[in-house]
Amino acid sequence: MTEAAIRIIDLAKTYAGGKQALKGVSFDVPRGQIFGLLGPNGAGKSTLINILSGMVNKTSGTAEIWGFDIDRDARNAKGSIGIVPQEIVFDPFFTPLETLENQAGLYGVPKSQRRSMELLRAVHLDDKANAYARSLSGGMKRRLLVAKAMVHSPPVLVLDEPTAGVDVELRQQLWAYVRELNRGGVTVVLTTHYLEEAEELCDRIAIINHGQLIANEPTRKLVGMAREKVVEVTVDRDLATVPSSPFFDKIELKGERTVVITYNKDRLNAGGVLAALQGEGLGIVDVSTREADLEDVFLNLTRAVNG
Ligand SMILES: Nc1ncnc2c1ncn2[C@@H]1O[C@H](COP(=O)(O)OP(=O)(O)OP(=O)(O)O)[C@@H](O)[C@H]1O
Repeated sequence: MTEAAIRIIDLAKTYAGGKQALKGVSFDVPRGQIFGLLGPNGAGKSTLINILSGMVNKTSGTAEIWGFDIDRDARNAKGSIGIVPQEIVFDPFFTPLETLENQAGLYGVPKSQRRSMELLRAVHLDDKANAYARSLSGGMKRRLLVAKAMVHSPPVLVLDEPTAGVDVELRQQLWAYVRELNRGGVTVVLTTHYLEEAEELCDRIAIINHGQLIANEPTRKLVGMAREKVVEVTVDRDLATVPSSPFFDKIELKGERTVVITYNKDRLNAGGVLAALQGEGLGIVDVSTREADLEDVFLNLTRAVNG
């Protein structure tokens, strides 16, 4: 048995139409962590999650959940994971309590070991236990989905874009519950395309882009990569050579009078950049700045990967 909660080796998926959604992805989700799987829309996150849940067949590669191979030991693999899907799906005519009881039945959880009311309390839905699911608000439905994913007490919980369309207050409640589960020993994987969300919650972040893993780092390290800022400065004369400063991470010429400077905002600010240019005798004509965002981190990483 491996020590990873999830181990993925060379996982690939090509859909029937020829779309290569995953191009050989390998990584471990360490046990006990909150692990973020990040990537822009269409990166392949849902494909990966759906392979783990058994909803999509992989083309090649292997995946293990809690040491159980998803092919050779599908039953145990499935029993080790709870998945909160992106889409809200349940029968609107069942009450939340019935929804959880049905799910527990599907997983073969004996009646004596069921804890439907406890789960409803945990997601603050105990007062709705006997209401029709269709009468719940969007946020309540999402919380019910989390409870539903936990009926068989899996050691791994996966949340696929859990906060899409969820208001701030609910998001905080959801995160509080996720943290509580994690403290209780549950390994959590969440997919999101918000870096801040992953930053707030995750111990470790993997990024996939176009079906490839481009980063897998402790959160602190990855966020450090987003400490870069970019400033574009137009100066008052043609530049024969690129001005330099030991404080710039990078400087590129863009046209004859414009330079694009990348710097780390922990070490420098825009004023410092301008002062350095002025120190070279250049007059400043125009300036624009922008924060580095996940996109820049992607760019930096893909650049690093490409050499
Ligand atoms: N059933 C399918 N048939 C064909 N192509 C698909 C199918 N499902 C997904 N794709 C394609 O595979 C690629 C990866 O999609 P996937 O849904 O895994 O990405 P994602 O990272 O989860 O994006 P999102 O955040 O939008 O859900 C996309 O180009 C998508 O169009």
